[in-house]
Amino acid sequence: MIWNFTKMHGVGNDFVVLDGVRQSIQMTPERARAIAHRQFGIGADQILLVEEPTHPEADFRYRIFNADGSEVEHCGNGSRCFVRFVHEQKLSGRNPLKAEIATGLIILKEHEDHTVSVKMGQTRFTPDAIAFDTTDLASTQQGEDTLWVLPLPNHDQVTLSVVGISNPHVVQVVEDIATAPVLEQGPLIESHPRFKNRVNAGFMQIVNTHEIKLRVYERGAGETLACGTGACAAAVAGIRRGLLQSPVTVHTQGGDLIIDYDHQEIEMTGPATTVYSGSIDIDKLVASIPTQVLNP
Ligand SMILES: N[C@H](CCC[C@H](N)C(=O)O)C(=O)O
Repeated sequence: MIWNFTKMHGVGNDFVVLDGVRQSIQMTPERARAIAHRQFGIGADQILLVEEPTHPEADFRYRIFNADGSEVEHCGNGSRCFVRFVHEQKLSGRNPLKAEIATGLIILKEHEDHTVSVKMGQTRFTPDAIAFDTTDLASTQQGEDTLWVLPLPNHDQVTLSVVGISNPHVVQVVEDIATAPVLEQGPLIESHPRFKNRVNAGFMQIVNTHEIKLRVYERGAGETLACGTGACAAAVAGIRRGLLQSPVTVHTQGGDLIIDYDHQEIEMTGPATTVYSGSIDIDKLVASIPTQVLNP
């Protein structure tokens, strides 16, 4: 079966975007892994699928699959690419657009310069919001934020803010982003048994009250050049800790995002870039990849 796709990125967080409105796209975890594979496939951090909505107020449904095949609740950088894709492919001229994600609606507006602002939907800060088992864990208060002290299997101990932006995030403050133990601690946090649905692990350096540097070890994708929901989580965690004030410029390895937070709702603004379009025979692609690679 031939699938037309468009390769896009949001500050270096890269995606394969599929039109599931005018094409019949039956996505599976195995197919998502095949498409996302950097050597055997097209290569992407996530796969974004645009579908007809099921929510009466939504213009489209927006589904997200990580490179490991897991379907997840939200993708901030992807949402900006989603709205640019919908407009470029003339699926709709509506602006702003309402997109249905796993936990509700998000509102997206594309600007003249093709940057996009996204009202990110619900944000929660309690451990149950991210399926985090904090039984017997030490905690401490900083500003209005509760920080959880999590021992790691490598005997490090990390102090984490909890932020649920539909998808689950924990954020820690580091002195120097360049030497932050992202690749050492990231996997241990992402798959820690206390996170029942795994978690995205953010590492932020405070530059000043309106700027941070951020790296994120993403659930289901590893370290990416940028993470939109991770940028929102870090900015809001810093504001709640009393370390930051809105708006916050988040410097990621792939570029900058602007996060506005009024203690009610988060609005993220940043670019969305179309790289190329192509087509792929999905059945041939899956068949071409050794089983031990596709299903490790
Ligand atoms: N890895 C994330 C999904 C992608 C989020 C990220 N790419 C963004 O821009 O928000 C998760 O499993 O929750």
